Amino acid sequence: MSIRVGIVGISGFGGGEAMRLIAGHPSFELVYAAGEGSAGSRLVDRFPGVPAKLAELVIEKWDPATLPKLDVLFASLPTGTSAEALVRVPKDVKIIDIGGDHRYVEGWAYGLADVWPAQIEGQTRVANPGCFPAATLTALAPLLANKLIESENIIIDAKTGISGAGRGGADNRFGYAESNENLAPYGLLKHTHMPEMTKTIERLSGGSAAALVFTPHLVPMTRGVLVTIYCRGRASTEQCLDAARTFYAGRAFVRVTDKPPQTKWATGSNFAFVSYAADPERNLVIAMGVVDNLGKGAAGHAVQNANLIFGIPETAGLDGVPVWP
Ligand SMILES: NC(=O)C1=CN([C@@H]2O[C@H](COP(=O)(O)OP(=O)(O)OC[C@H]3O[C@@H](n4cnc5c(N)ncnc54)[C@H](OP(=O)(O)O)[C@@H]3O)[C@@H](O)[C@H]2O)C=CC1
Ligand SMILES: CC(=O)N[C@@H](CCC(=O)OP(=O)(O)O)C(=O)O
Repeated sequence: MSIRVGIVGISGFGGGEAMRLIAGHPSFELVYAAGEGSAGSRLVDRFPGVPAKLAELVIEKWDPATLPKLDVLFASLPTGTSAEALVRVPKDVKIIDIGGDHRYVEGWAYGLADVWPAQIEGQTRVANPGCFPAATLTALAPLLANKLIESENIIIDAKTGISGAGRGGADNRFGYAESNENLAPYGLLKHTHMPEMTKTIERLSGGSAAALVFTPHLVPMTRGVLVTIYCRGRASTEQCLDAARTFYAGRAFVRVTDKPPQTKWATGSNFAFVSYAADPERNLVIAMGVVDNLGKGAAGHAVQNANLIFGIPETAGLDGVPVWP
């Protein structure tokens, strides 16, 4: 089966990673690439290592009115810029929105693929989770589903690589001189990922997550997200690990580890690594989650969601071993 695929935002970090994964996918054929400033260039001009079969594909100016025949479109546009245009994509073209415009929006499934794959199968509009929610919710889901922690009083301390901010435009503030040897918290109290995390924690637990605290930090590495999540609960470490092993039994992309996970374990892959440390005496559960922000945090998760939509093996195009070191 050949599934005709398009990517808008292909010159960006998320779109470029989607291109890399789709180029190696056994059932996907990339037939359309679009953007804004990059329009007119060939893929080989932007990505010198692109496979020969894709080298001459020319990036078109993004316009939903001029799409060729497509089965699925991956949209990797800056959050805030895709909602209006994606409405104009024909209904028979399935869409995975890697950006943040359609999370918990009516008519769109929230694509938390490892946690609720059955809710994504057969959908036509899927909103990919943000990179921090992908790591956080994957780590918390087994604890919430088994009532091992309270949904209230969850504190998420997160670290992200610089590529999480995208290549950016003219006002890019993430250059080498500003980011190297630097650590910076940002988005305090009101980060854009708060609503989707709050809603999903409430959906998984049935309780309130109104008091959620989330503080991301920018660290000088290229890829990777680590979340360290402090929760209230009387479970032991073994109970948490067992709950996660059972919850993710048979699932391809979540690895439950005894050791605290590290960002490098996930680089270049669609894996999420989760682990736990808990002290029932102190009513304390620490959950940890690691993803590659461009893998499970964006393009890997998007391809997994597309596989679920089309009913092909969930691991198709995603079975590469992470890059190490
Ligand atoms: N980076 C990450 O780790 C993650 C990113 N995301 C989300 O994915 C989306 C893309 O992010 P990212 O790849 O990092 O961003 P980049 O800044 O790297 O890329 C943005 C892309 O959008 C294109 N673009 C911008 N404006 C327009 C426009 N008006 N019309 C058509 N194309 C346009 C750019 O094309 P051109 O160069 O041609 O102008 C570029 O290809 C965002 O919503 C982001 O929040 C989600 C999870 C993780
Ligand atoms: C370092 C950095 O800036 N990271 C981004 C997360 C990228 C992401 O997941 O973005 P969307 O939710 O917009 O898709 C941020 O904190 O907003």
